[in-house]
Amino acid sequence: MRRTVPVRLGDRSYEVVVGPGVRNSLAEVVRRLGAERAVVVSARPDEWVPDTGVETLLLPARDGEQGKTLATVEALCGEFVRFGLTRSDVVVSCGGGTTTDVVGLAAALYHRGVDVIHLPTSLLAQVDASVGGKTAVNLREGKNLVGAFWQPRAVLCDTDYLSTLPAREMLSGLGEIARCHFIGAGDLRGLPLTEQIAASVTLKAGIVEVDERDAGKRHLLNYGHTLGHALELATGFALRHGEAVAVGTVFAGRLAHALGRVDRSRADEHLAVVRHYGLPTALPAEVDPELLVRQMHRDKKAVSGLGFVLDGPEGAQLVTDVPQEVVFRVLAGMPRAPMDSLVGAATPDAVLT
Ligand SMILES: NC(=O)c1ccc[n+]([C@@H]2O[C@H](COP(=O)([O-])OP(=O)(O)OC[C@H]3O[C@@H](n4cnc5c(N)ncnc54)[C@H](O)[C@@H]3O)[C@@H](O)[C@H]2O)c1
Ligand SMILES: [Zn+2]
Repeated sequence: MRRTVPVRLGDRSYEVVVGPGVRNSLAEVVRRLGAERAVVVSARPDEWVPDTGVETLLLPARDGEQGKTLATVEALCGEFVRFGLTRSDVVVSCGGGTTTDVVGLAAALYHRGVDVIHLPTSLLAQVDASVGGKTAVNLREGKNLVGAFWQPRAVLCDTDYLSTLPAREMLSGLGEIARCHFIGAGDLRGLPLTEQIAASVTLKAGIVEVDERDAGKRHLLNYGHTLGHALELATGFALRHGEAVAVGTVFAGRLAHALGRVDRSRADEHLAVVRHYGLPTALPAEVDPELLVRQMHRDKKAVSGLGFVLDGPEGAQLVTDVPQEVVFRVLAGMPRAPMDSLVGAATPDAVLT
């Protein structure tokens, strides 16, 4: 089964192809672009890298936040020069979201922009990081502080890559899929994984098409993320991003109910969806709510007061100025569990098909 999702951005439109073995379309995509050479930056073993059909430099890479730096961008661009890569050639990334982000930024900057094709290999990169054209690297001062908008020319989400993905990384990607339930994707539970990925990408594509530069509607993608980001920081990243977003999604349902935006059953649906995916639903017992609220005040959605994307009568919306007392009350009402029992215990109902 293969699904093709268009991202419609005028002359920068492209397709995201999802399914087993789709990486083998790479040569065809490169041919259509008219590139004569390619640099493939890959964090996966060489045998996972498909043929490009043109003269190719294969550069090994490692996933991880440590390598998402301007130094890596500079090193990559140096390799591009020495290989003789021109603006009419192509760069290919093959790896997790950290690799698609850093390679995407190198492609955006090299010769003021060279075509890039992403082959995302983690579930999170397939449903989120590789689609939509945001690229970035980290500074010592914080994550994703330097970047560019640079749309890929194609994204090939080969689900065969996921066969080697560690279970926690799988869960992390499922966390991003779970939150799609509440921002317009509908109920994806029970669908084959390819369909769930394609539906999540379709949702993101639709949002990016109307708000490519993150000036409004793209906020919706941050569903569950205000608390999610705070939890990642408060646990020293012991929770993977999507796991933290999952707890943030349960919280968002409860907060929306506390603010009278949704009824009890809709709040409970948040718990049911997150639980279905085998994701954590409780706050880590070790985490201090005061610290979480402090972190959330730093979140960029907080203009004044606390900002959350919340469900409501007209669907999900950014809600600013949520009173701190309500946030504390809802946090206090959240179930709590020791960190160790939160992660790695449950098995998703939704595992690979
Ligand atoms: N640009 C965007 O719009 C956007 C959106 C969401 C996230 N991101 C970024 O994406 C990054 C997170 O992505 P991620 O979760 O993929 O992180 P990651 O790249 O660190 O990969 C997670 C882990 O999975 C491993 N891995 C990946 N694919 C594998 C495979 N097929 N087999 C075995 N192991 C594999 C990696 O080596 C790594 O250990 C963050 O840096 C985040 O900022 C960007
Ligand atoms: Zn996310």
